[in-house]
Amino acid sequence: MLLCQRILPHLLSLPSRPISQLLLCPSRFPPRRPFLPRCAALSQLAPPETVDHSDAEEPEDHSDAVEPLGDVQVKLPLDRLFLPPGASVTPGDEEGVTARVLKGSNIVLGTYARGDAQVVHADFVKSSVRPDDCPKDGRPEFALVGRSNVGKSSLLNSLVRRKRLALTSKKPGKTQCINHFIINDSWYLVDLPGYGYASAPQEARKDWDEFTRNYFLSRGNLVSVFLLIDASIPAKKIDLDYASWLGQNKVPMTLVFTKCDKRKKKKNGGKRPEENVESFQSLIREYFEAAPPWIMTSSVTNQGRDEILLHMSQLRNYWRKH
Ligand SMILES: Nc1nc2c(ncn2[C@@H]2O[C@H](COP(=O)(O)OP(=O)(O)OP(=O)(O)O)[C@@H](O)[C@H]2O)c(=O)[nH]1
Ligand SMILES: [Mg+2]
Repeated sequence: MLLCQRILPHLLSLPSRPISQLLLCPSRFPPRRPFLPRCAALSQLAPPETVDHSDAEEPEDHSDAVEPLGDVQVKLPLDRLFLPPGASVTPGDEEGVTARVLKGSNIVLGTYARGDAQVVHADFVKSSVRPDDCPKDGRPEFALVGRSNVGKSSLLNSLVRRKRLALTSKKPGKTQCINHFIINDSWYLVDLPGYGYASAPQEARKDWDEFTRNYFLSRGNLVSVFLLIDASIPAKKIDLDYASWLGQNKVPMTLVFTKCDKRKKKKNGGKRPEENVESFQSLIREYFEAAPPWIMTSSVTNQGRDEILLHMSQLRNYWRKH
């Protein structure tokens, strides 16, 4: 499938000025919105977990976790929701659409989400330093990209319910190649090197940047890029630029907000993750014709894991049919 035929966003009206200039604008954080109960469709679609590996996660006890995020669903106006490909809103059914929004996201669950969402098998396939070296079997794939240390490899491990399938580190710059992982023998998750790692040698930085961007532009079976943004800190210019670059190049993108378990104390001046998420979106909103899909996650509490897998399932199944 050619890149230009890829599903998804009706993306972008091209920025009329660099997106990062928006950082200079005052914050437009809107008033808090009423909450809806969590989406019922989710539990119906998620089949039981069957992964059995030596590094499988222990069941986690989060009973002492602070204020769990994501047990509530923020009600968003229709024009801020992401309607998956193949879905539409029937006049008069706005309530029905809102009820199908995945928890902690703006993503509506459509008819292409199937019972194939959960990960049953996951294996490392290969590391490539050039797009040409990547697997050539044409299976659909999703790539995880974001600043160094944002939590790409951790998210991958969370999605596949393994502790060390992808290597993680406290030090940025751990992942340095295009790493393919095969899921359920039918699709790929791709872990990419991070951008914005200031301590990397200049040449290495240029190489990673170039080969990941070439990969986005040349990979016909790339269903969507998942751009990870750290929700525990305010928006960064480099992330806004990256989102803008993907949009301008018509590369389908989902924004994944990471580290949503990290709660800064208001009295210390820190913003809550949901406030950082909202600010980031208000900064990019006017540059997109349609709202890009976004979702809040944590690899510590596994917030957003099932929801991302459902989102991937509906994108993948639509991609396969078109
Ligand atoms: N609190 C919290 N920490 C996280 C989360 N995700 C990742 N981390 C931590 O952030 C650090 C970096 O995680 P990685 O998954 O290695 O990040 P990466 O984006 O793959 O980094 P590079 O490969 O260097 O680009 C590790 O110390 C993780 O434990 C999260 O959701 N919450
Ligand atoms: Mg990594």
